Amino acid sequence: MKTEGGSDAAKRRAGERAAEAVEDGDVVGLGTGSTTAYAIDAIGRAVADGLAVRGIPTSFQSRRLALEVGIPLTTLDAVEAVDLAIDGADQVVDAPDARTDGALIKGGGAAHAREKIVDATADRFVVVADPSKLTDRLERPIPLEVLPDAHTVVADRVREFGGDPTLRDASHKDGPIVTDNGNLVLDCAFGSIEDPGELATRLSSVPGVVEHGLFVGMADTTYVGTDDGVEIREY
Ligand SMILES: O=C[C@H](O)[C@H](O)[C@H](O)COP(=O)(O)O
Repeated sequence: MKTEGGSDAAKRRAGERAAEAVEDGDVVGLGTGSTTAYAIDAIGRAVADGLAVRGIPTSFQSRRLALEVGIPLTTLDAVEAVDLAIDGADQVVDAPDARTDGALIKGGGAAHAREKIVDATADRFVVVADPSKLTDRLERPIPLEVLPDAHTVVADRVREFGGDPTLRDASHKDGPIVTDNGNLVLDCAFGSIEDPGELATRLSSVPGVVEHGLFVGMADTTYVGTDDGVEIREY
């Protein structure tokens, strides 16, 4: 399940603007998805021009892209710190007066478990988005990466919480998608979410949930690519 909408030009502007924040010597978390791919491309061009960085990919796909564009790679256990993480989102709360401002739903590409580890570790977490991702309240289904043996019991718990879980199917394989970590994904509709932090805590408490796609209080900045520029949100 991927987010519909959002022009490629807007995604490109957001991704390229975020890549400009990368400094010589940085360790950079490389998120997953079509918007972050523009940032990875731009970092690759900067590396070709002499920028010294090391990237930590958050998925098979971002690793593959980073290798293609020539970004030297490392791992979390080989570095002392991650300076910056650049990552996309499926929804971003854009409500400056609300305490939920900057809360995210991620995992449309089923990469949110590794993404959350890297994004949470980074000194600075920059989100790249186009205007189609902005919302007053989070309302898309929340992806839950679950251990395969636990998918029915986790689904039962999600229903107890008022959610409607759907096992995510693969598009070019019979049966469910399998994550980079060998797990399954339940997309859990909760309607319009009033308190993402409270729901995040509940979902994290369910045995069998490896990680959920609510990223609350994590983002430092969002670059929103538009048709003619980039808007910046700081949190
Ligand atoms: O699992 C995937 C990630 O969370 C992506 O960052 C998210 O789905 C946004 O991807 P895109 O930039 O392609 O809309």
